[in-house]
Amino acid sequence: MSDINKLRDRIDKITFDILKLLKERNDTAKEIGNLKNNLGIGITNEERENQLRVNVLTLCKEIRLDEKTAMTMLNFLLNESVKIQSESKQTHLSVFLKAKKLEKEGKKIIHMEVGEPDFLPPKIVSSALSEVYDKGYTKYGDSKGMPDFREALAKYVTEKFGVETLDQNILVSPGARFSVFLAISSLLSPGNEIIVIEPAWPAYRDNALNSGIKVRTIHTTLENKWEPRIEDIKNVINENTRMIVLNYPNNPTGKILPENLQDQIMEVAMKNDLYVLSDEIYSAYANKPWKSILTYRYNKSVITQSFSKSHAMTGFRIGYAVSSPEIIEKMSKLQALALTNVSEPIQYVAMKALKADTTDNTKTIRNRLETILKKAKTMQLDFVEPDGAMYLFAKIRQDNFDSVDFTNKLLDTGVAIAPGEGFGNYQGFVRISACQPEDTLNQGMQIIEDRLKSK
Ligand SMILES: O=C(O)C(=O)C[C@]1(C(=O)O)C=C[C@@H](O)C=C1
Repeated sequence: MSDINKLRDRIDKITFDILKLLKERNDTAKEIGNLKNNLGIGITNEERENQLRVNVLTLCKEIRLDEKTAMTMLNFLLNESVKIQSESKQTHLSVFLKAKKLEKEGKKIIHMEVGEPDFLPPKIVSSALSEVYDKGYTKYGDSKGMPDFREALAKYVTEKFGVETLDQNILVSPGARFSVFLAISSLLSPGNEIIVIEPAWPAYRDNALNSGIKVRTIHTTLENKWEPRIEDIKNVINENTRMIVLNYPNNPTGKILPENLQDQIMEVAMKNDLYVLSDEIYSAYANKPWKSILTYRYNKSVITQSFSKSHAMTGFRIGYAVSSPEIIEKMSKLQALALTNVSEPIQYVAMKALKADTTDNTKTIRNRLETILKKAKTMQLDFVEPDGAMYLFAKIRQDNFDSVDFTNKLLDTGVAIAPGEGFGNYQGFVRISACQPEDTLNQGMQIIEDRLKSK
């Protein structure tokens, strides 16, 4: 056999051995995942991952392997494990889907699991819907959004947030969720790292996992008022770090960061040339002074916004991103690839909805949040009062409380709430949404209390 053929045999064997080992590693991760599930332990274990990183770097020195290659490979392996271990994870969405199924079977459910306001979109939406046909909003369009709508949004953003914004800074997307997907998938590459401050809406992590991007989790605690430590953020940054996600007012905690802490985080992000993805869809529900990331005028920031919460237009699937023209260009290329353009009739309707006064929505949600807070104070719950958004994220004062088990049993008694584990390592927590009329919320809270007492 010639030398090249011998070497080719060898390289094939090495490839097969690596794949066999990968299978064995993934199977082991699955077993660990099952145990974690039984023990009520969270999926990602940053300490274990850090220890592994240190050991891998030592090995790199010993065997003289390039450290960057090794770290990219390690991130890939860790992502595989996290994906495998997340397969059966329960989130607010899985509870919502189960609740919908029960409703179809004729059961009555109080929805306190999703952030879906029960009130109607602004009245103007109804007339706008009836106009689209005659006005001819029936064709393909620009993947960045309709020119008129982008202009209207630029004006709206300029007025609302006090930061001059042009149409070239706007990308219209089907919901803020799609803008989050576009930002993560078009700006980052496999092997890059993204910082997510938990508890967090699961989509940031899941989008990163889907694109082969490693999530570095900053765990925050109730005891520390859900404030990330700046040192923790600095410590996870390395040459692979590309983006940090911010979401204030926060889902699920309702937290708004103190201004100086937000300033410090932005300073670290800018110094390290990171993209800042700031999901600001709860800005209409800020009950304390709040500062948009737009005000930093940082050209690597992407702000996502939506009509779902502010205008009660969840089912319309319409939102937008605000960023530099270069980033908008990149995101729109992926959007064009995925869906050509956002439905023009819906864009037209949302453009009209921009004129509506939504202050009543803000007041309604604030009152509802207060209703559940009032009741929560009399129950076995620990929490920091939310500064905004539409949720209460509370710890149940019971040893070894399993939020998944509890939320499943609660659903059987007709109340849907979200388990804490959907938002990170928060098995002892639940998220209760304040989107129903006050009577319904009180009824739901009473059932939760009864259920907790009967445990
Ligand atoms: O040690 C664990 O808890 C594992 O699940 C294994 C593993 C890994 O793949 O090495 C997976 C995910 C954790 O974040 C840390 C490590």
